[in-house]
Amino acid sequence: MKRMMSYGKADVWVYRTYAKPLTGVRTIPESVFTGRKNTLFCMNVKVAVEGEEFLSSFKDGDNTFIVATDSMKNFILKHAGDYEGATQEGFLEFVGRRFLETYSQMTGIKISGEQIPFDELQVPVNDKFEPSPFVFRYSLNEQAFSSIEMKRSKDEITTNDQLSGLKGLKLIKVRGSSFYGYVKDEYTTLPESYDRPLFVFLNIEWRYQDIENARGNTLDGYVAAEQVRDIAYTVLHEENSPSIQNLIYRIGLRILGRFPQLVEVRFESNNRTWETVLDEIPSSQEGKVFTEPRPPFGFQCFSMTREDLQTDGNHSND
Ligand SMILES: O=c1[nH]c(=O)c2[nH]c(=O)[nH]c2[nH]1
Repeated sequence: MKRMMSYGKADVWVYRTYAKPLTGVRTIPESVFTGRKNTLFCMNVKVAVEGEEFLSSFKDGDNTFIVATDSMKNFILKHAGDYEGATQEGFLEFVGRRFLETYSQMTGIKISGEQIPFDELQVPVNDKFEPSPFVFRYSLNEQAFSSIEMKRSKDEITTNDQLSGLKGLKLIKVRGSSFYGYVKDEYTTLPESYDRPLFVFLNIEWRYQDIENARGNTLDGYVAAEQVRDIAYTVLHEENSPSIQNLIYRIGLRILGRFPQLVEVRFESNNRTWETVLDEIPSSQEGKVFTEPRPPFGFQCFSMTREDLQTDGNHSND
């Protein structure tokens, strides 16, 4: 059995200002997104390094080959200043490669990041409202995610895996969702629902055919997390969902349809559908009162490839 051995640093908070703007993003019908100014380019980075030379530090307490994780943190921050690109994916690859080039005892590296979102704020300028170029609001909403695994054999550095994603998208649809027709037996207490308020948490990940597109350097190959987010809520808006299972399948079809440069889309969803407290309220024809659902929460995991797009007969992609 191969030994597990790595070490590294998590929660390296990188706040870079005035990175290169992301431009040239191909627009899609579901989204107004055209690019990022990158006035703030911020992320929480995690790095783990591998290499047989580290065995002596575990076994013998010999730190000869150990790069202190504190130095790794400094290395990442210094390279945030050197990075000349416009995407988190590109930055992580850049800094991962630099680690392997700098320290020969490192033969493999896993590096991942979650972008820290800051929202633009509209301020009055000459009788109009425009986004302030200087003031932003820290956002608790979903975060763009990226991870990369690289290896060095002799002098060649190769990328083994790269994933991009979106974490913690939380969407509520107040009507137009149902859940019925499931197994009824002596364990069933859940009533069937023909119009439930669907509150769903989503993590979505995607894999490119060609990593060059993930870097954001090609003219229109980059898939922005903002566009994937916009597809997710557009599908939720447009289509009635019979279950979260079917909802994520439909979102996946739309994502694969819009982005031929992707080979795979993966989902993790969490059901947070509100608990109904009052089905009718006197002052309103439609209003109800709900409260937070009680744990435990259901989840779904599903991955899709381009084959799903070809075998689906009735997807509503235009
Ligand atoms: O969309 C849903 N899928 C399920 O599998 C499930 N199970 C459940 O109790 N509620 C729901 N909702």
